[in-house]
Amino acid sequence: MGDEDFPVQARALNYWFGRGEARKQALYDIDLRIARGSLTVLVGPSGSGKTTLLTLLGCLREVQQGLVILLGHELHGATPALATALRRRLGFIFQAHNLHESLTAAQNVMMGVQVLGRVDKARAQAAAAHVLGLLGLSERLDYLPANLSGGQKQRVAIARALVGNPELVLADEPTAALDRDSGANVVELLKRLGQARGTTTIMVTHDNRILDRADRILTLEDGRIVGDEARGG
Ligand SMILES: Nc1ncnc2c1ncn2[C@@H]1O[C@H](COP(=O)(O)OP(=O)(O)OP(=O)(O)O)[C@@H](O)[C@H]1O
Repeated sequence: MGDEDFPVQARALNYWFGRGEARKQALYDIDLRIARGSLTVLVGPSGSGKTTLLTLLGCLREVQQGLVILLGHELHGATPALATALRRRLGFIFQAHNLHESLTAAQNVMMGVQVLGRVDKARAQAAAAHVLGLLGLSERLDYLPANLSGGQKQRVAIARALVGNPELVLADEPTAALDRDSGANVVELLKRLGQARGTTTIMVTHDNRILDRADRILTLEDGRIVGDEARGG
């Protein structure tokens, strides 16, 4: 099986914060291969390195030592142009949802495809309306973020991450602000995208609704992978 079967691979990955005496190792000898189309969950105590790992895999911080192969490309020493091109093939869902307050829900989501420069406005609009509909927000397309609840804003952020049809979705506690039904709906959507389009998801979460539906659960402790459990999903 080649790189296309494993959109994310890490080998002997180490990572440190700080320099000199303040230098502190956050990740130790991470070895990973994530299968295409799967939903992988990262769990572990606060400070165990989950977010650091997620951001390294997503090309949001520089690899210092070891290998990360993202969508077939080695990240160590990647040029800024390659890093940007790779990030455009990913969908990020982080907790600070950073919606533009002056744009409606639909316009915020359209930004998710328009930054890619691949589609015209009408198609971006249609795509945004479609994904917002899948997330139960058909009635809220023209609302400004200020008039949406926390959970609705989070779903807009999720729609923005998904609208560009990313090959890999990286998410940090994406369902924390969602009620039970919305959280379950988001997970089912990600599972469906995995099956239909081979979209791969790696997510930090402690949400049991998601753990029950995960294909794989990786447990981090003190910067090391201490558990790797395959699930039925
Ligand atoms: N910018 C930073 N500068 C210095 N140390 C950092 C920085 N970011 C994280 N760390 C340290 O690296 C380690 C891993 O942090 P990380 O945020 O990846 O853990 P986490 O498992 O995601 O935690 P949480 O569940 O609280 O988000 C921790 O010891 C943390 O204090």
